[in-house]
Amino acid sequence: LQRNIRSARDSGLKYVVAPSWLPLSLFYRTWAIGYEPFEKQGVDTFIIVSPAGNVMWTCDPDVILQLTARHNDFVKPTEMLGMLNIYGPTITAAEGDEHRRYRKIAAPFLNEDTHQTVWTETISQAQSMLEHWNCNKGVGVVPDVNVDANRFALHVLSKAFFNRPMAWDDKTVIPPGHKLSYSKAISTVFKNYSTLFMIPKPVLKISPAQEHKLCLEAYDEFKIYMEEMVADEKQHIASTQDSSDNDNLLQNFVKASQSPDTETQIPDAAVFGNLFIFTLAGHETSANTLTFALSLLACRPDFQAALHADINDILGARRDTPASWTYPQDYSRLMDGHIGALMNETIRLYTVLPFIPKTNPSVQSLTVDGNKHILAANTLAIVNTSAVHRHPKYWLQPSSSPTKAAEGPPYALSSFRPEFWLNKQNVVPGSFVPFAEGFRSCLGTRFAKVEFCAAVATICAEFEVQLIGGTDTEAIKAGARRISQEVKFEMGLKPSDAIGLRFVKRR
Ligand code: HEM
Repeated sequence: LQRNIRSARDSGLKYVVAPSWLPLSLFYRTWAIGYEPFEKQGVDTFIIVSPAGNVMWTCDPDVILQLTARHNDFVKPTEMLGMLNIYGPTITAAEGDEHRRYRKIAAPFLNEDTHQTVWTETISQAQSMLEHWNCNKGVGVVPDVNVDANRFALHVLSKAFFNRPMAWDDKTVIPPGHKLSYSKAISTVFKNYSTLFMIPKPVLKISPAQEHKLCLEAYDEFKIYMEEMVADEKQHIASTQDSSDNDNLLQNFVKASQSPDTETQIPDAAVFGNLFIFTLAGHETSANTLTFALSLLACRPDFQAALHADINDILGARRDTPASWTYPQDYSRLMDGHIGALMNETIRLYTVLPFIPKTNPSVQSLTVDGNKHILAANTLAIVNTSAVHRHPKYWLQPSSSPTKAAEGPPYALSSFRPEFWLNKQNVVPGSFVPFAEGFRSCLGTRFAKVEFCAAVATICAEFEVQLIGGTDTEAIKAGARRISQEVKFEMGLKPSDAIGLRFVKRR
């Protein structure tokens, strides 16, 4: 502890000693407390010292840009992320050459052809989801929107990544050699990934709990399905002998596993590991963002009415025929309007990743408020996205709306200002980093935006989103309270309880 205190003091940055200073050490509270800890300290960058090591927290846009731009100086703390490698090595838990190799393999897949596929598949899946909600009868009541948003996002990914469509009325027969259908295996794995990360397989094997048995069975089954997909893809590549196409993510990783160049070749395990992690990275993030966005819309009928009018203007007579909307013609126009404003404001307030950890293997200098500071090697340097996204210097503070008292901190609804994004105001670089920045930024940014845009347009072109309790002030106060209080962090930010919504046919 004394040594760590000394190195914190030598940095010249403000420091506090844990455990006397706990709030930020409780990672699951990061979102709820937002900027508060920095306000208390009176600085935007400071160190928490503990006997186990020092943690530098920052919500200073300038420092954030230094941490994200200097990717050789500030790297991922890979030893903390190894638990993600349940099927094999992953891009998320890799660094250096290994990480560069995975990124180079995946990047060509995230091209405009893929975004076109995402657009079409999203519209079709959103329509099926509305049918699943019985919306064709005029009103669909959905007790837990997040469950279905997760299913929806998984379906879109399965098509885009593996060219394997998934249906809402899954009637697939279990194929020979399997104990579960593909959709049951994949959905069970992604519903229970926390269990798979935390509990060692041998323990799951002997556990008497039924859910652990199913979890392990799904884990094994999804691996077999991936092995079959990889084997099919190898055959496909051998038969077409076309090395130029980047049809899907699966194909890119399989091709890399067959590369004759040992410098670029990856092991089969890295194919499985990466297919898994891409599905994880791209599925809950999108599902939770969509859930929060729909909930915010239900709580702000005035903004929703403006969004409906915008969709009417942009799509005109084509509003009722989503199949006629096209990615080149409609995506940018919709995203430049209320749908883009809704997405930006949702991911500003609901930071899917409330903190982004980095570390410096060697001593580094950082410029903070114009002064140079020396950071001891192996400091955990954490970007606090929830704090910088609500920093009073860069963002409007919660309005004194009629729902504020009912909401309680962090006042998500009173802070919701989507209009900001419509006015094309300048955003200070580094103050809005929902997809991170730099070399380790989100590879699926455009993918996520296309999916969000097509999903919200499909739902809102035809339906009004309401809270199950209705649209009166008391119902909205109750809804507003839930979206401020019933939010948890578990690998990502998500609702901690079911959010019920209803979808009423627009007049
Ligand atoms: C609203 C949706 C999404 C948000 C807010 C989001 C946010 C992020 C953030 C903040 C990171 C950096 C994490 C870190 O450095 O610790 C990240 C990384 C990543 N994201 Fe996303 N993401 C979203 C959707 C997606 C989608 C749809 C995909 C896949 C198509 C995807 C694939 C990835 C991958 C592969 C990485 C790791 C990149 C690397 O380490 O080089 N994400 N994402």
